[in-house]
Amino acid sequence: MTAISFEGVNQTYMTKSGETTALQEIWLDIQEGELIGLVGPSGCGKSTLLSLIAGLLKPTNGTVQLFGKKVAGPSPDCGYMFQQDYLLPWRTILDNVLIGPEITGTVTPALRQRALHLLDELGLSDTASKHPHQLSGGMRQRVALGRTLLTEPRVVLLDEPFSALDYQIKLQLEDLIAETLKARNLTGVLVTHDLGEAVAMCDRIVVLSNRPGRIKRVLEVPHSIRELSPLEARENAEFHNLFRMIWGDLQDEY
Ligand SMILES: Nc1ncnc2c1ncn2[C@@H]1O[C@H](COP(=O)(O)OP(=O)(O)OP(=O)(O)O)[C@@H](O)[C@H]1O
Repeated sequence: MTAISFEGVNQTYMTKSGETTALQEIWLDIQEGELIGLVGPSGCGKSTLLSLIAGLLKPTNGTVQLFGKKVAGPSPDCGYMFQQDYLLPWRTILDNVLIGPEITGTVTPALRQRALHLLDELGLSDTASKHPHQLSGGMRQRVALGRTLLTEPRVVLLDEPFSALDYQIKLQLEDLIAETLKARNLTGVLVTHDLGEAVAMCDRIVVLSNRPGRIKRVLEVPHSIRELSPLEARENAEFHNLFRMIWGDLQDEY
């Protein structure tokens, strides 16, 4: 099933100082259960694409569909993870995971149970009553993942969620997130400046041109890479070929 589709999408921002066309003629179908990497030069519209999927922006032209329905605003089908974890320092880890349903007024005992189960699954079972400052950056991002998954989105939008982490932690978290999305058959869209991360984690990679962002190339990541852990993938010859191909595409854009 097609999870996300872009049909002839253009996005132009109107500001006091003039117009900026961020995206032009985007046509793209993303299948349910796929993890897609979006790479491209700074300012080419990667975050804009995520905002269009999340319904935070309405396209200037064209349509964005989520599971066959036109996106008309924010939807519970979409979860977001950012570079910053946005955990609230005065709340416990469990209460941070429960923040979404608490805002909408629906924290049930079953949801609390599910939050505890998620913390367990993410290797955080002994952190429920702790506070964010007591956790490392990687642990905090795992809490953010738990908070995102609690509301059972079908699509998870990942806006550079690893860029503030140490290299080793980053690789572990890449693995955990890719595995977690696959195990639940969730659709993921990852924005990253780290080409290695995109190749190691994703099923397909969309390379965008310089602004206004157009799709320059869509690359399929071979199964042989996807079956490896992010660390093993980085030692694989096909990984390096793909990396070089994307690198070459992007060099033309700078
Ligand atoms: N709300 C806005 N109003 C006006 N212009 C905007 C707005 N949001 C983004 N832009 C412009 O649109 C273009 C695309 O921005 P976007 O943040 O989507 O790019 P990006 O590829 O995610 O960039 P980066 O890799 O640097 O994070 C940029 O030129 C940016 O300045």
